[in-house]
Amino acid sequence: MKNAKKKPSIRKKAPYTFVVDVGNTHTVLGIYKGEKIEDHWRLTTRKETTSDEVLNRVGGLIRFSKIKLEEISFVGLSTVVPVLERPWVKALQKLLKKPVQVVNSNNCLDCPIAYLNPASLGADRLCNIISLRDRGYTDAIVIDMGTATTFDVMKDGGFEGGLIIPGISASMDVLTEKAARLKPVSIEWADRIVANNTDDAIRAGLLYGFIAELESLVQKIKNELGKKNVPVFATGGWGRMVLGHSDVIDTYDPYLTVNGVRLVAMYGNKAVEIDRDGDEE
Ligand SMILES: Nc1ncnc2c1ncn2[C@@H]1O[C@H](COP(=O)(O)OP(=O)(O)OP(=O)(O)O)[C@@H](O)[C@H]1O
Ligand SMILES: CC(C)(CO)[C@@H](O)C(=O)NCCC(=O)O
Ligand SMILES: [K+]
Repeated sequence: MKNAKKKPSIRKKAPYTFVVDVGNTHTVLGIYKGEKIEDHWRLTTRKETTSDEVLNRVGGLIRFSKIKLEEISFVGLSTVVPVLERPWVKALQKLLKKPVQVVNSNNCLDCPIAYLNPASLGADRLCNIISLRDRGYTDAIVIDMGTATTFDVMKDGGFEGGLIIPGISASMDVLTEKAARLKPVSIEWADRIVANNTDDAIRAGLLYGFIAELESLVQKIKNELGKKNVPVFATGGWGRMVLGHSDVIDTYDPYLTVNGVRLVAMYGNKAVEIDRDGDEE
């Protein structure tokens, strides 16, 4: 009961953090108050853009939030599109007037990375593991379903390795581009595995095929780790869709990646500063 009185004042003082997760298809923006996400937006990732264009898009969105720019204390960025790092850092600096913490293998809250070349690991995958480290996990599997589907494996508190497979819509794109008689269809669950029409055959193949692959890979990962009880997390937009269709997923957390960006924004120590008068990209 003692705590119940204390909590509101702590919450009131919780700092605001602005986070950006640039994916190959979508860019997610979020504002956290302390550890709680208060607002979030999804933009289409534009691979050719300038810092002024980024500033314009983000500035327009934030105006709809009740949070004032001056209230934001920390700023974090994760990008898996290297050319977009500079325009985003520049725009965020200009807008929020704060140094920007960019997630990478040198700014990851000392998360161990077992990759042969740690710098080649995607920042989004690193964020997923950073999030779970903060929650006290040492061993876990994350399945992140976006443009690509990644299996991010955590072992002894660090990023151990994993797999990358084409994302659900990327698989559909390739199939329908290569086969003259196959046209893209909406991605939804077919009623049965043995489909009696082309559209459902594509749907069944894509989604039941994905579940079969997912379940088999999770089992093989657990075997390779030599551990039976490894918690399995799912994130990414497609995660919600597969959630009810496989019991190997223990937890779906759509904010796993952005929460990792928040942690680096708040506790990272290698802010990137770009000269404001530098060349326009
Ligand atoms: N909240 C949601 N509810 C339902 N479907 C969603 C939701 N968010 C995303 N999706 C769907 O899931 C897809 C994948 O989303 P996600 O943001 O994880 O990956 P992406 O944007 O395709 O890839 P990347 O993160 O690599 O840019 C989206 O393209 C969208 O069709
Ligand atoms: C695999 C993606 C595209 C998923 O967003 C991204 O994490 C990435 O570009 N990674 C770099 C390669 C790697 O993680 O091994
Ligand atoms: K993503």
